[in-house]
This record gives sequence, C-alpha cells and structure tokens, in this order.
Amino acid sequence: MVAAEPNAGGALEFEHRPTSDQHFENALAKARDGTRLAVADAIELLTTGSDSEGIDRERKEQVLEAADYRRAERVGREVTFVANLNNNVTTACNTGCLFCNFKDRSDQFLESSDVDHGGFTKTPARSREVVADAVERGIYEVTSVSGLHPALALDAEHREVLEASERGDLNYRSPDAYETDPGTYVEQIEAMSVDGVHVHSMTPEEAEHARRGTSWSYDKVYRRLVEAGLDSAPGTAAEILVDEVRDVICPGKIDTDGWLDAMEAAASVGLDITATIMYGHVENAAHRAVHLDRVRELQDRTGAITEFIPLSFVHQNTALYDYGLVEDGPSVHEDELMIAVSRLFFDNVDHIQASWVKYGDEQGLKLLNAGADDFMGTILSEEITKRAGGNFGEYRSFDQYVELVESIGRVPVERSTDYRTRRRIDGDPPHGPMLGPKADGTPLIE
Ligand SMILES: C[S@@+](CC[C@H](N)C(=O)[O-])C[C@H]1O[C@@H](n2cnc3c(N)ncnc32)[C@H](O)[C@@H]1O
Ligand SMILES: Nc1c(NC[C@H](O)[C@H](O)[C@H](O)CO)[nH]c(=O)[nH]c1=O
Ligand SMILES: N[C@@H](Cc1ccc(O)cc1)C(=O)O
Ligand code: SF4
Repeated sequence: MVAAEPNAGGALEFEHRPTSDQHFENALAKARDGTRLAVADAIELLTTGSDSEGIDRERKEQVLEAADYRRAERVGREVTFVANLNNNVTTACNTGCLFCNFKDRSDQFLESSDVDHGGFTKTPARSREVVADAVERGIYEVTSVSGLHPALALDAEHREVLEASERGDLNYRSPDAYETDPGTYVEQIEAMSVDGVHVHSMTPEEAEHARRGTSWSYDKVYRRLVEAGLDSAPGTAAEILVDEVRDVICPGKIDTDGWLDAMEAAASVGLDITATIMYGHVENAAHRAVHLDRVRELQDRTGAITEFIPLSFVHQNTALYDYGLVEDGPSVHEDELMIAVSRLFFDNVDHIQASWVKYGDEQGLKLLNAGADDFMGTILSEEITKRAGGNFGEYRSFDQYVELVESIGRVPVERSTDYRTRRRIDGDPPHGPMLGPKADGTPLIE
C-alpha cells in the first residue's frame, strides 16, 4: 500500500464522497471484458477499491494492464504527435482561478501602470508574425489559449455593444487604455490563420468572454469564429466538471452546464473538440469519475471529441497551495490511474493523451503503456505550466519523439490535429514534419 490520496477532499466537506457499493473485482472484470463502466466502477478503479485507504500496488497494476490491453485493441501500437506551436495571446486575466499562475491582473497592463509583472499581450499583427515564423519552420497547427483580457471582444459588433453598455459588471475596458491592444478574437484568429495552418483555439471560457453583455448563443459565437478561420476548439477550462469543486477552485468561471453547452455548440457548428480534466487538487475520486461520465455523455451526443487529455495539477506557484488548500499535486499512482481509467471509461473517444509538458518523458512513456496513445505536440513555447512551477520544458523535436517512442517498442506517427492524416516515421534521422503545407521534413529544432 502507498500513502492515501494527499488531497482527497482534505478539509473540504463535499457532497460527493469517493465511495461506492460496487466491488473493485467486479469493476475490474467489467473493464477487462469491455462492458460500459458506470461511475461506481470508475470510483473503484481510481481508488483501487474504495473500502480501503490508499492505493494498492497490485490492483493498480491490474488496472494499468487492462487499460494497456484496451489501448492495443482499439488503436494498436502507434504513438501519435503533432507539429504544433503554442501561441498564448495575453496573460491579462481577472478571473482569479486559484489553480492558475499564468494570469496577471489586467490593471497592470494599463498605459498608466508602471508595474513590472512579467506578463504579455500580443497584437494580432504580432501573433501573425509568431505563427508565420513557425509555419515557415514546418508546424501546421497553432494552439492558442489566453487570459480573458478586458479589452477583448468577439468582433467589431461586440465591441460596440460593450462600449455602449452602462453596466459596470462586464469586465470590459477600451483597448486605448492599455499599453498593447489585443484586438478582437476574430482579428486574432484571422491573424493566426497563416497559409492553411490549423487554428485550435477558443476554450468554453473564452467563448463566454466573447459573448459577455449580449444574449448571443455559443453557436453564434463559434459560427463567427469559424468564418474567421477557427478549425477546432480546445476543451480546457473543464477543470473538474462538478460545481462543488468549481466553486472552490474557479468560482469566477462558467459552471459545468455552461462548459458542456459551449462544447456542444462548437461541435454543432462542425468543429472538432478536445476534452480535458485537471485533477489532483481538492477533488476526490468521485469527482473524477463524475467528470468522466459527463464527458462521455457529451461525446455520445456529439461524436466530436478527438482526444481526452488528463492535465496533472502543477501546484507549486498557485493560490491553492499558498492558502493550504492543497499540499501537493497528484501522486505518480494517481497519474497512472487517471490515464488508465480514462482509457477504460471512454468507449467512445479513440485517443488518450499523455501530456509530456505535465508528466515529463520518463513518466510520459510509462503512461503510453497504461492506456495513452498520443504524446501531444512540439509546442515550441509554453507559459502556463512553466509559470505554475512545472519544469519539463517548452519544446520537443521529432528526433526526440522518435527516439522516445521507439525506446518502448512502439511506432512513431506524425498526425494532423484531427487525426485524419497520419504518417509513420521510419528511416534514419534527422526527422522533421511532413504533413503541413510548408513541412518538408526539415527538423523544427536542430
Ligand atoms: C490557463 S487557461 C487559459 C485559457 C482560458 N483563460 C481558460 O481558462 O479557459 C488554460 C488551462 O490551463 C490549465 N491550467 C492552468 N493552471 C494549471 C496548473 N497549475 N496545473 C495544471 N493545469 C493548469 C487549466 O486546465 C486551464 O483551463
Ligand atoms: N497542445 C497541447 C498543450 N499545449 C500547451 C498548453 O497550451 C498549456 O500551456 C499547458 O498544457 C497548460 O495546461 N498542452 C497539453 O497538455 N496538450 C496539448 O495537446
Ligand atoms: N491542446 C490541448 C490541450 C491543452 C490546450 C491548452 C491548454 O491550456 C492546456 C491543454 C487541447 O486540445 O485541449
Ligand atoms: S485559468 Fe484561464 S480564466 Fe482562470 S485565471 Fe487562468 S487564464 Fe484566467
């Protein structure tokens, strides 16, 4: 046995408790034979049995083995990755999520401020330069998620509504007040759409910011963004899709139903979406299990989720840690079980990602033998994890990818964001991307 989950509810009194009337052995049998798992089964598997404290090593290995078997059966031996760039537009954000150290309070960005905050805002022209440089080097996807800068509006029409509003509660301020103008979401998406690059952007929280002060539907917002060049939407801002947890860690964010509505709207206008869970803070295994169930139902309704991405909470520089609400992030055992149970629970999502920026190489490889089959992308730049205290780096070369994937006897495969195009990588190094319009096999990083 190993130590109990460090933050399993802690001092917080939650309605959802990590117990069930299912038995671990029954849940494992269901998982092995591919029967659709219930929330109670997921609780048993995530806790290796809710009737005893701590994680049982032998049972954990049984769960990981079942997940590895399911992965092989479902997607085979390929491990995929994408040649992408991460371009965060701004760190200005007043939402105040207690797990996030990416953000800087927006008044520090005012023309009149002389505070040195270390954050940044990019104009659409600057975003275009950054993306154009990376496209020239061979990337074909840009992921862009940002703080909810008060000057950001969906488009010119939205800006007019916000400028005219007498309401003081809209988290809006004219761009002229700031040192750097981020433009509108539409301008940013248009700017980042360089030479057919796939633009992966606009989380549900950003979509909400892009309609504040109006009665516009999420459909309308995503439709407008698709016109501007948006190709798919990231399912971050999910955190834990149970409101009693959101009330603690991100009280300023949209609630569970809001997140689900926004994702469903993105899917309804034809966008692929991803889904995430950020785990290992104040929540317990029951919350994780309910979260998986809500995402699985969303996928039953939409079929639009290309991959599920567990995001291991990085605790070091966060308010949750400073306030003593958590002592740590998730343990290695919790990370492994989160990946494995995601694979076993999702009979309707093909791909489970091991995010190297969160887990590092060594553990990332282990997770590829515990249910995961995707190893993220090259990203080239990273601020969210780094600012929270993570230290697994900011970029990856294709040569590194090939070496890592082959070291565990699997097949390295370059993929497009939507997984519809794939290329097996073999032959001698140096390796570089081949799938994008300007990708000619030249290594991104030498
Ligand atoms: C920083 S936000 C940026 C986009 C937008 N502001 C939003 O909240 O949707 C993107 C995601 O990063 C993840 N994140 C932030 N801080 C983190 C941390 N300390 N550890 C792990 N993931 C974190 C969260 O899942 C969050 O939804
Ligand atoms: N593209 C992926 C990323 N990109 C980096 C994120 O934007 C972010 O900085 C970080 O993950 C913070 O939560 N990250 C992934 O984990 N997976 C991706 O596919
Ligand atoms: N790119 C991934 C994961 C991700 C994106 C942004 C993040 O801040 C964190 C994770 C997605 O599609 O959702
Ligand atoms: S997670 Fe997003 S909304 Fe929350 S504080 Fe960070 S940047 Fe702002």
